[in-house]
Amino acid sequence: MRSAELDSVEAELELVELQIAELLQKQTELTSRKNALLRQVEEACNAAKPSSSSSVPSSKSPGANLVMNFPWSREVEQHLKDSFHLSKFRPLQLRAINLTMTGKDLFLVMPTGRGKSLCYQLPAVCSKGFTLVVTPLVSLMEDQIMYLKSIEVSAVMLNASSSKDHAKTVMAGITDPKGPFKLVYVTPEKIAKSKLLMSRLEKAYNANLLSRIAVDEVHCCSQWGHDFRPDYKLLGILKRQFSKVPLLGLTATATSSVLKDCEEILCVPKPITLTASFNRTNLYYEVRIKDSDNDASISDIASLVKSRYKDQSGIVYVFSQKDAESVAAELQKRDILAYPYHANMDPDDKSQVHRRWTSNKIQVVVATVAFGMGIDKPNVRFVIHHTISKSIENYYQESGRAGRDDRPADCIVYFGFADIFRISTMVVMENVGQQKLLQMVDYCQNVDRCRRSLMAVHFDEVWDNEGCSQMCDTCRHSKDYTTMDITQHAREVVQIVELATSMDEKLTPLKLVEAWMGKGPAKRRKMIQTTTLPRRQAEAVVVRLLLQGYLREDFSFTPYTTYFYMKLGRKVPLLKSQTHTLNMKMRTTGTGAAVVISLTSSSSSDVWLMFLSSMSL
Ligand SMILES: Nc1ncnc2c1ncn2[C@H]1C[C@H](O)[C@@H](COP(=O)(O)OP(=O)(O)OP(=O)(O)O)O1
Ligand SMILES: [Mg+2]
Ligand SMILES: [Zn+2]
Repeated sequence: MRSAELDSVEAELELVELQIAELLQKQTELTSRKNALLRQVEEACNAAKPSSSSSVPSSKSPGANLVMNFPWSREVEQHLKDSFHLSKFRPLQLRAINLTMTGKDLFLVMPTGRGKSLCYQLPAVCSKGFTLVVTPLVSLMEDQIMYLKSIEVSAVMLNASSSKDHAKTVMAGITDPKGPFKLVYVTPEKIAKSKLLMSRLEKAYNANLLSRIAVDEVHCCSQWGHDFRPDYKLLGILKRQFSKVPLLGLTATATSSVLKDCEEILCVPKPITLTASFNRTNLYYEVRIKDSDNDASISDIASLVKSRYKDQSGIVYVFSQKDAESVAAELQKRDILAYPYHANMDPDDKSQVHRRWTSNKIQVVVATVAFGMGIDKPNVRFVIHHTISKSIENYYQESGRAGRDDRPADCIVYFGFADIFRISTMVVMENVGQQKLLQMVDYCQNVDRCRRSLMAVHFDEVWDNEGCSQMCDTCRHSKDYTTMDITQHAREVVQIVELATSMDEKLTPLKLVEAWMGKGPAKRRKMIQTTTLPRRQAEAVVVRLLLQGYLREDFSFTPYTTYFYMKLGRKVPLLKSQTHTLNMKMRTTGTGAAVVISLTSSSSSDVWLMFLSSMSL
């Protein structure tokens, strides 16, 4: 009874999934049409405008005609050119600046490297008094202060390592009516812990010297964000004490629920939220397969660095500190100026690597994710992931360090079967860590849809194929894919897992693939159907089954390590039906290819029949 019901629910689920796929397709088509129509409307508007307004910078989205006739507009434009040496605004910058200058509370969500800082630095220069900037990291502050000094904007910082004398100068300066500083950078703990600072700010507020509050990396307020900082929780005091001062929260990664949380924590009811598109059109996204039995990825990376990226700057992200050291050493052996960077290095060595890379004395930094926040090198031409990231959000962030100068740059990820499980054991304790990892795996394996569209879902956006313009390997090589029926392969894999379960044997993913390829004990080999699929493809099938719920992961913990085993997934009963088919699109040529050599599998049909009959109800 139960089994019959389960079958029918599974079938219904399958149907729903198909409908979702169809709706997604429809959504993509409609978005395409909408964008085309919007472009036409915008062109019509531009054509109708008198020529005198042609100097007005235009925004991408229509209806967002930028207003340049505020009392501050002339000054803003002048400082953009003369102080910041920039020729024009990027999308949303001017709107954000105008809104905060009008005194509105504002949350600005903009992809990493798009220029959020300008949205408070420029208003700071054009306002009386100073802007208070809350920043989570001292290194971020140092970079900004160095930059502002270089363009002759007066800025200071206060943090735990500030000397007494320096702190005294800052405290005196913020209440000085002559306004010696345009920007005052502080860490959140200073706000939370320094009574003196709060009382000085109070004084500045009463004297109308506190013109604006900027909270950078605002997602750090929320426990649901990926980078929660406990001291950010206490920042609500700013708006409670200085209610008339406009607050500007900035972040590159925040979902609407995280923003809602930030609103409450910071005590800013109903701020205006501006969200820039996350689509980085100048980045080319590519996935390359990393073999488990013969890791040629390092040679591949080295040859890319020496040919395609000759004399160009880049980052290679790796999984662990050990990998950072070893991959850097391997690249050095191949005459590449590559240096490691990870959290366990001496701080001086770290900043030396960072500095030398920024000034192009080092070509490649081989880094763990510790090389992250605050990296603002414009001409990074490639970001290569030697190992997949733990989520699409992380991948977007990390790869997004490429091409900040708006020129073309490449983001390549090496997708290895074994890596999935290395990361899986690491994220097992994280809230939805597993789910996020599988989404990343899906990004790597799914060639049904544009890589951009797979990423867009995570930012509540839809990017159509047009938004990609063949800037991902899936779109660029769409002709190189073939659809393969993997139903029979799925049955073989499931049979092996069933057998193992019945024998109380635990199968790691690697053992599963090896068993399927006939590499296990002879006794087992006799009882299962082995495959002649090449390893790459066998692994691809197993991953697909995991992603689609025919297999699932199971963990076992010891005090020292976590083991990852394969179990049967909820969809296994579907495979009993002879009409049920499972297809998979695979690339058949090129670097990402899972080359199809043979689709037939060696079979010992008796065992297979026995297996099927044992499954029948
Ligand atoms: N209008 C512009 N034109 C050209 N370059 C610009 C413009 N605005 C900003 N930039 C440059 C300055 C910086 O070198 C780079 C990144 O700006 P920045 O403000 O640090 O990014 P961000 O704060 O959005 O990124 P992150 O999320 O990484 O902190 O962009
Ligand atoms: Mg920033
Ligand atoms: Zn694409």
